[in-house]
Amino acid sequence: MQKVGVVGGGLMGSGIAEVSARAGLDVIVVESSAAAAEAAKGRMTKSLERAESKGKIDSAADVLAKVRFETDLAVMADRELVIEAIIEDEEIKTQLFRDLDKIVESPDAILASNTSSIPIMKLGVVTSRPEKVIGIHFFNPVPVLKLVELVPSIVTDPDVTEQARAFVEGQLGKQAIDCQDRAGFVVNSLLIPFVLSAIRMFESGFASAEDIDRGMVLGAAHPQGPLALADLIGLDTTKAVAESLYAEFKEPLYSAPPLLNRMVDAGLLGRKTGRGFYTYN
Ligand SMILES: CCCCCCCC(=O)CC(=O)SCCNC(=O)CCNC(=O)[C@H](O)C(C)(C)COP(=O)(O)OP(=O)(O)OC[C@H]1O[C@@H](n2cnc3c(N)ncnc32)[C@H](O)[C@@H]1OP(=O)(O)O
Ligand SMILES: NC(=O)C1=CN([C@@H]2O[C@H](COP(=O)(O)OP(=O)(O)OC[C@H]3O[C@@H](n4cnc5c(N)ncnc54)[C@H](O)[C@@H]3O)[C@@H](O)[C@H]2O)C=CC1
Repeated sequence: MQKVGVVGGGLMGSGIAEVSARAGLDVIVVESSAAAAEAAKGRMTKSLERAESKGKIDSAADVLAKVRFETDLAVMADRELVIEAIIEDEEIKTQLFRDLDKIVESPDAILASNTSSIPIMKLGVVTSRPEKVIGIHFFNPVPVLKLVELVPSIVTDPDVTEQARAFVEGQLGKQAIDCQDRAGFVVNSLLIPFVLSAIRMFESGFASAEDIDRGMVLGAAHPQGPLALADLIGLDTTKAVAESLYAEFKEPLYSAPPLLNRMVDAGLLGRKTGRGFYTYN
């Protein structure tokens, strides 16, 4: 894989583009507006400068030079692999897959999604090439976390899964696990009930946010507590993922608590808006 496209340059898309460029690949990021493209470039620049200051890369500028930031999806025409990383909304993602199917020229190209929870078959079925569609699910922060979940749908060509594995393990240096195509895959199926339980605990007044998080950091050796983690991920994304899992399994543990819904209504989305369970500068 040499020519990679990333659609959506938010928290995850900018990270996926960064690790791809750090692996020496030619990367194009497509965002929905010029301002969003500029923000994506800013996020990647900040992250690369941090990596440079820690001696993890020689030159942030050299890596950045491998990435183009665009707003017209038509630039994806020559890509060998396109990874979709737009918001977690089934309707918006399916429209994007319809568009990518028309734009990406090579019949051998892979159309991948970084979705946290939407079944891959729902994205593949709107294209004329569902055998080329696969979930390649990265973890946040992408430059730090090693895991990638590979999620072929029931009609994905096994060769596509192996090409995706070679990309994430051979080229990006990540470690893959194989998941079946069920909402939430492996990690989020386990993480969502945990984080939602922490929100319910806080909502009921049982313990403070700080004590819930300190409990899991000091008592269970988690790198951060569940409420700080929800703030890192984004409460809008947390809610959307919970809703996909609930829609698939009708399991009460996956149902979004009212406090999470109200915080999303209020625009308290966590780190990205400056306030969630905690306040950020
Ligand atoms: C809520 C449930 C719903 C889920 C729904 C959607 C989610 C998904 O689909 C899938 C997911 O991603 S699930 C979330 C997975 N992520 C986690 O669990 C993160 C857990 N937290 C951490 O690893 C550390 O607190 C963390 C790395 C964040 C920060 O670590 P520290 O507190 O130790 O802080 P630092 O000392 O500043 O950082 C440690 C090293 O990491 C580097 N770093 C941190 N943030 C970074 C970032 N954003 N980009 C690049 N590098 C970063 C930092 O430079 C440092 O590196 P070293 O100095 O070399 O160790
Ligand atoms: N936040 C997290 O921790 C993780 C999120 N994910 C998944 O990655 C995807 C993206 O999530 P985030 O990066 O957190 O969201 P985000 O909200 O930070 O970024 C989404 C980006 O997509 C852009 N966008 C929306 N529609 C677009 C379109 N039609 N064309 C081009 N760009 C468009 C937005 O402008 C925004 O910059 C979601 O599917 C999410 O479930 C996966 C792993 C972890």
